[in-house]
Amino acid sequence: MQAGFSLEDINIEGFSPMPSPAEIKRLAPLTEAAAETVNRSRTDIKKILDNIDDRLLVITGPCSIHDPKAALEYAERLLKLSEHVSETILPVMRVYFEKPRTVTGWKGFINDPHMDNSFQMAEGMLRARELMIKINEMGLPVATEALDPFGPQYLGELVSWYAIGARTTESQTHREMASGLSAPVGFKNGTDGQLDSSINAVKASRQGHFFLGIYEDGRSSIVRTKGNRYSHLVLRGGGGRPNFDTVSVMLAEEALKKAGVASRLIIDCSHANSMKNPDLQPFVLRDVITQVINGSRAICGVMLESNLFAGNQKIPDDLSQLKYGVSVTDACIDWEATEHALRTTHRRLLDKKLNG
Ligand SMILES: O=C[C@H](O)[C@H](O)COP(=O)(O)O
Ligand SMILES: C=C(OP(=O)(O)O)C(=O)O
Repeated sequence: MQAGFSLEDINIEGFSPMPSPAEIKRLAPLTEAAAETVNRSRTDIKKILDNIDDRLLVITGPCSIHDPKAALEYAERLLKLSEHVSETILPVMRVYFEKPRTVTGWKGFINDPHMDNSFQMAEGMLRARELMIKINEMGLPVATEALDPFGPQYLGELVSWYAIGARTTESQTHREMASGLSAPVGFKNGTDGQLDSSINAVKASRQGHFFLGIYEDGRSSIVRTKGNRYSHLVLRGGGGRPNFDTVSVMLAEEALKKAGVASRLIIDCSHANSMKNPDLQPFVLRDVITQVINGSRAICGVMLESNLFAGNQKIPDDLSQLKYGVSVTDACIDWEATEHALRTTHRRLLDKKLNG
């Protein structure tokens, strides 16, 4: 029927084609060296979650990636450090390309790689993939937040650990997506600090689901998942208070047990656990490691927001004014503070291992 008015796409400005996952993968194919890192690291992370490997999983890196050059410099430093701490720590780099915003703001490198509202997403996805390949080729595993449900079809084979963020942990779409991810996935507790939504998310994502998604060739498809046995909880604080302390961790452990998904958990030292003050992250880390040394069986990993240089900056109109190696989203600790915190953590864990 031809009506004189339209009932659809009323609020749509336009559509532009996006290369399919297969097309992007052809332009940036997985290499053997990168695949080996992902395969090895996923196995290691699963062993840590299963409590077979007693190392601490440390997910550290910038709040968001906006400059691949700075990201590679960070990766080189982390890799070098990892050689010194590998007996007690498994370092995984935060390579976050998608940012969930509280209201609005830059949504990350895939969405707008030039940070100028030109939204060159095909380029963003390709360059994101190229960067993840390079970091994996160096031998360093990567962690990222799965925000757009199409993302894993493009990048999934390069990721060793996934987060579902505090703002999406309650979303059915994200729980379904997590149930099909090929890597372990940590659900952050909600921004209100409550655990219910994230524990429900862990439960839901361990089941198989049927939902709509895209296939390799970009066609929409019905996706059937098996469930992700390695979904777990990440405590990040919220509702105006941290939740990394011993009592909060014990309560979380108890709640997981009650929900029938007893598993180990990760503590995010940033976000509401440090009340967004990056200088507090090393103190959070120190307290968390004390819990591990004192016998906490629940904690198996930590997360840090860290960059080459401390703090953060607003994205300037004149991009030539951007400061190198400084976050354009949440404020981070600098490399020196990161290295000091991780070397100290290593010494403490090693001392416990050797001397009991
Ligand atoms: O980790 C990143 C931020 O905390 C998250 O993306 C929310 O950011 P916003 O509150 O600045 O939008
Ligand atoms: C957005 C993030 O965290 P959260 O979901 O905990 O706010 C993040 O780690 O980048």
